[in-house]
Amino acid sequence: MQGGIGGKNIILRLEISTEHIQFGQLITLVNEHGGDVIAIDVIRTSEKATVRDITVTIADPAEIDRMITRIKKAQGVKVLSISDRTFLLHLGGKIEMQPKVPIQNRDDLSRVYTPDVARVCMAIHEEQDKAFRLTIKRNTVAVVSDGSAVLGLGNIGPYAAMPVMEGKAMLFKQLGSVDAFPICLDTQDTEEIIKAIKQLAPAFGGINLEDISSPRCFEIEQRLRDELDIPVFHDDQHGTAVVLYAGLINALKVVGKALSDVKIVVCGIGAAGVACTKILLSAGAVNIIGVDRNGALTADETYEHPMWNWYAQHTNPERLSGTLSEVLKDADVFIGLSAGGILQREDVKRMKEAPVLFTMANPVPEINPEDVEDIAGVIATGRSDYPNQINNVLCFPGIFRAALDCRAREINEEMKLAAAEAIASTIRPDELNKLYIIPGVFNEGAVQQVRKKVIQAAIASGTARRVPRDFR
Ligand SMILES: NC(=O)C1=CN([C@@H]2O[C@H](COP(=O)(O)OP(=O)(O)OC[C@H]3O[C@@H](n4cnc5c(N)ncnc54)[C@H](O)[C@@H]3O)[C@@H](O)[C@H]2O)C=CC1
Ligand SMILES: CC(=O)C(=O)O
Ligand SMILES: [Mg+2]
Repeated sequence: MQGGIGGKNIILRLEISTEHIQFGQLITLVNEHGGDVIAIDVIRTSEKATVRDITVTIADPAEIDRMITRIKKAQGVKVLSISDRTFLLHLGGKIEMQPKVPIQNRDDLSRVYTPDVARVCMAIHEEQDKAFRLTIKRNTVAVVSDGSAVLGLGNIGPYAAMPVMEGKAMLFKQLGSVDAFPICLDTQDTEEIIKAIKQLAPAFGGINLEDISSPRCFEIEQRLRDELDIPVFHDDQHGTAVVLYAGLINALKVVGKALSDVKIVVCGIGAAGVACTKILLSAGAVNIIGVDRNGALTADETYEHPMWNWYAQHTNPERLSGTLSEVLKDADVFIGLSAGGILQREDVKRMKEAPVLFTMANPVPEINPEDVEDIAGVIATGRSDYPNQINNVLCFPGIFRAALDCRAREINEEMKLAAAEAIASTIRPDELNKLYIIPGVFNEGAVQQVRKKVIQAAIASGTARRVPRDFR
């Protein structure tokens, strides 16, 4: 994957010789490639040439390179720079640190810093729990990645992972008022990652693990959960699982089926596939069959991957074997967390009537929704350009808001189920339909509802160390 021009909006800085070409000719050229000029800024002008920034929006990104090639060849035009709006938005990073109070005089200085700060330090030294009251720990989460499984891009390393982690930090703040720090570690060694996160933990009230590949993600998360007293949550596992379950609650209502009765095929038994299966089992699903590259996982086989042995023993009650296509026969639900384009229309036709298809591979879903919309009961994808987007951003701001507010020791199963039910319940029965099973990302009610239900679950399950004022 190249870091070149990939967006739909680009800004071209052009030096245009007034003698050789008219501006209208350039606009025509842009239009010929399906582009529209949406802004023109004059940067400088002289008798012979004008330098302008031309913002172009283009429907088919594949046309961008062809258009630029023609502009470069046009007589009297020099392309000085090409940028896209996405890259411009990333210049210098997307977040910054802001003090809460200004330091205006010596008195302020001595209170925020030495000598007075020493009294605060000693108060925490005497009672460590005071770190939650007297430092940023109370409202701060570390978003930690090793860059090993970034979105669907694979192992692109810690530097390239940073834009995603910065984006997550923005979403934490905007949607959940949680201060989040992006941290990308320059190691992919399990023990080193665990050690580094434990060493960072004093500053944070929670750890959001992000884009760490399976199977290492399972051990890293479990060890940190055991060894730290703050919530540790692998978002790609549990955030995805919470939102998937929320979507499935509503999808099954649309098709009039019960979770305990349906046959569910999960394709892609990695980080997300395992976590989605676990939440569905906790919620009462009985007949789940996992499929990976070599077909269905069954207790009749032994696997190298310890998680797959666990998986095979806790799913597939009829011990089905065979390919995805074979085990899909008479299935009610398909959950894809694998790779783009691997599901065929013929496979969907073998499923029961009104099949529910959650084709969540990013950026290309397991099947193109247009190919099966006439035969599917409900379709959801991971993308924002189709209805029913299943994305963990619907979960992590609210679930961490809740965990911080009640100072939860962990984010447990009860809290995850409560989050899923809260997300599902933000869609009223009269709103629910096959194209609207899950709230949109900017639905403010969803975050508040998640916070409320997750705090209740944390208190009821005994993991809350504080009852927030609005719950007293
Ligand atoms: N919509 C969302 O919010 C999310 C979507 N995803 C998507 O789910 C997919 C998996 O993500 P992770 O679980 O993090 O990755 P992972 O690498 O841990 O797991 C992927 C699994 O899919 C299997 N797989 C690959 N090709 C397959 C095929 N042709 N047939 C059957 N199995 C196949 C792999 O062997 C692996 O076990 C990615 O495309 C990712 O973008 C992941 C997390 C959240
Ligand atoms: C959504 C997300 O966290 C991912 O694709 O990795
Ligand atoms: Mg992720």
